[in-house]
Amino acid sequence: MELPSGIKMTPMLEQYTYWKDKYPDCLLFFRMGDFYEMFFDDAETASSVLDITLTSRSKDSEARIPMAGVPFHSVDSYLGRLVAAGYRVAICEQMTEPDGRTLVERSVIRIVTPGTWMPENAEGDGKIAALSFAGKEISVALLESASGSLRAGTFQLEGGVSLLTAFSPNEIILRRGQRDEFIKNCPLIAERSVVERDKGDFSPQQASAWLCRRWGIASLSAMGLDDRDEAAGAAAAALKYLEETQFSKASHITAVTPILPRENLILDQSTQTNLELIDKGETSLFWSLNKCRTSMGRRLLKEWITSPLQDIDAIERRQDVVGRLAEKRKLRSALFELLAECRDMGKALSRLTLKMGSPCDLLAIKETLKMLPEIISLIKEDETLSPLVPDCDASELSALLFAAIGDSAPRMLRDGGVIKPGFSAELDKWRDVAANSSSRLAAFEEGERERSGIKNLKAGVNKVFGYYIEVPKGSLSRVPADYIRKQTLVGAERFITEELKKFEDEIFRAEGEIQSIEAKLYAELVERTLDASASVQRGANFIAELDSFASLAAVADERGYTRPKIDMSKDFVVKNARHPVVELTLGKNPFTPNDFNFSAENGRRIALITGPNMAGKSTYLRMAALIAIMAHIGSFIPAESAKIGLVDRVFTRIGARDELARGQSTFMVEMVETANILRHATDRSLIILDEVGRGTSTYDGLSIAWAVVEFLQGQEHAKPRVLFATHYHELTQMADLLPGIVNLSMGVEESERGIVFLHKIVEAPSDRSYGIEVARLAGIPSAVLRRSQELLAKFEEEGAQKNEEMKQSPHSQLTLFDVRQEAILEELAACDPDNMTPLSALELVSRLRGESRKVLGFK
Ligand SMILES: Nc1ncnc2c1ncn2[C@@H]1O[C@H](COP(=O)(O)OP(=O)(O)OP(=O)(O)O)[C@@H](O)[C@H]1O
Repeated sequence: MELPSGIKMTPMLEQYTYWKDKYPDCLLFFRMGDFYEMFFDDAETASSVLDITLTSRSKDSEARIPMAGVPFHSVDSYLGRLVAAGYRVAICEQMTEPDGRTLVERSVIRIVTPGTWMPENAEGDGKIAALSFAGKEISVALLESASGSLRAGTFQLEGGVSLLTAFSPNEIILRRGQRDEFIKNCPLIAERSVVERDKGDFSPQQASAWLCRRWGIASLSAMGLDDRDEAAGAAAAALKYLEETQFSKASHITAVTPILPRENLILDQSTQTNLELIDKGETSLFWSLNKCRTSMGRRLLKEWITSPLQDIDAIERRQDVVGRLAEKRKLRSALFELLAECRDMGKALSRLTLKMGSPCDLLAIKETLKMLPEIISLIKEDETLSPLVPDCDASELSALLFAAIGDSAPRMLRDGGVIKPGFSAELDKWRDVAANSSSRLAAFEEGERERSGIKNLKAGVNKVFGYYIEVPKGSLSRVPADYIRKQTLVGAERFITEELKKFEDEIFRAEGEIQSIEAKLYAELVERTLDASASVQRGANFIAELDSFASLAAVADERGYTRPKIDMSKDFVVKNARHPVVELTLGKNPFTPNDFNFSAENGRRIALITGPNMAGKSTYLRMAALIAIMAHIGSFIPAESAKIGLVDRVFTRIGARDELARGQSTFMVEMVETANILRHATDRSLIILDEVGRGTSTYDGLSIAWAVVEFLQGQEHAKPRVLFATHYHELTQMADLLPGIVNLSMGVEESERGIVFLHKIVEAPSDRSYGIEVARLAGIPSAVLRRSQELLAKFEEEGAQKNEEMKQSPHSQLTLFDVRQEAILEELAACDPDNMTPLSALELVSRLRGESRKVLGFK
């Protein structure tokens, strides 16, 4: 960097600019004694983001160098705020002890970034995603440092993006040149911190070779991933980034687990936000299901919620465990007690591996390992729970840490007291020397008083001058001959003797020895812990899993949930379902349960739900989606009974809060979301549509809504289950026109004082919209209400006529024709003749010909 004019280069500034030049995109935290100092622009940035004082350093130069500093012992809270604001920070440490003569050596030892930030006691799990786009595919790697998990896979764009959004990375590693694609396809995470890496870093061949070397395997296929899969490139890019920023080997990440395209139920971006799956605050599904006692459990439960399963066996295995823990109350509460004593062992291990650990992390591992055998013995006799126990014998490490680490180990090694008394005889010896210093000094003082006869003689110690004997001016004549003058004060003189000097050397040496022995033992303990990291990691994962299971079980038991039957049918039959979140927020008022009833027997799979605002339509719709998701997590559900045919995706078109903030029109967002659903829904999808077509003029909206329902009803190979809430009463006629559609409405009771919402679903269309009654409830002046009544009568008359016309129109044929035709045109438009072999071109032409003949009805 260029120094501003007028500023003289000093050796220290030279050192500063050297490191700043190496990390120009980071704020440089330059360690100076007990502070991290920032200079120039960095100081100004830090001062405004952290609200700390901006001072200046201007000893020998007239020019002032802006400067701001933070104390090193509380650096974490400042780092957390900078990282949250999207900054990257390079930590430049002192590598040699200051001796007052030569310049202290300094070096950057790690870079703190949003995706690698893992504070000890706060939120921050170090989540990095690496991705690369290739045509209509996306390869994704998801790295969660705190749990040591690295997963990767290649997907169709939509599925990959949904997975990525669900993971919610703190930092994204992108292939250089793909930023536009990223912004276009991943709007919900587009504002996260992004780092670009060269194409070569994503090359699957090089990446696989690199990963195989580090894990000592011949091919990634040993882990289920193809060496040529672009996902291997993404996995290596993520891991390399972690190591490159932390300047250490991430040896706690021992494998890459492939994410199979059909492994998880897909929750597209808007669904994740619309349904408030894991949002902060007291309205999310996570909030309602979370009774975890550990951070590890909470982390895993969030992962389960955002990536529900697709494999019935796996779902049933989870249900078995939840069921067992739900019925065994005593065991569960004993388990909860033990879990409450566990600390975040996964994160502690990860911090130690990445050299950002502290004695507190060893303490966390020690305390958690201590609980592990008790937890295992609690469940190992139970045949349903015992298969959860992994091979994680860390008893040797546990015993070692138990013997070595004190129960109140400090955050900083240099604060001392990390190692327990009794662990090292040498350390104990020096501690004794240091500890006895005050009693020995007192004894020495007494002896000197007697020897000299000076009653008011004092022996003491001072940080700068060391040990001394202080004699008041009036007694100086009696000072023994062997006293050596050290310092003169106003009313006294200070002396030292040979004996006191020896004592002083011994004490100072003791302090030095204590520090260096503790540092050596600490380093050894860290090494031993890392040697056992595979077991520790397995133990951490086991605790996380058990905690999540116990949480789901507690919720199931306490709130009377039942075990849903998941099968390969396309049913969605739920009796007396309750909304898992609204139920909790209603307080004393009971939630009115409702049924869902789509089955092969009754042939229904599309429900049109009408009824006034506030009647409970949205709650009913969201409840269906949440129950489906819960069922696929392996959780029990708030209902009397349920039979749910496997769901591959949950689509929702509900609110548009986020997008509104980003400046898109409500109607546009509505249409984009609807288009996505129409294009991607399959036979196994569950679709929740809350008001489609509302954001435009009535007849436009009605026509779109009508056509959407027709389309969802009429597709040959995609017959999803659909819940469609609407204000368009005209749509209710569709149940008579097309099979599979049923009209439902929210019950309302009219009384003299107005309407009462019953919140009960009825199998009939709502007779009218009650909009004016709701407006009355809201306090709209009666003159306006009267006028609305008049207008309503008039509009209804005109509307009835138009409906007749609509019924007559030849709908489904035309819709299907249009859609297929469009698909053919789209495929044709997307092909790239310049890069096609003659054979594949011929194949395309022949296929498209076949398709077009089908659409046109040729034989
Ligand atoms: N089944 C139920 N039992 C008890 N209370 C309910 C039930 N369903 C909904 N409610 C209550 O009614 C309120 C309104 O419900 P909801 O938002 O679902 O209505 P809506 O018909 O979708 O309204 P709008 O069309 O204005 O969005 C909820 O906040 C909840 O407090």
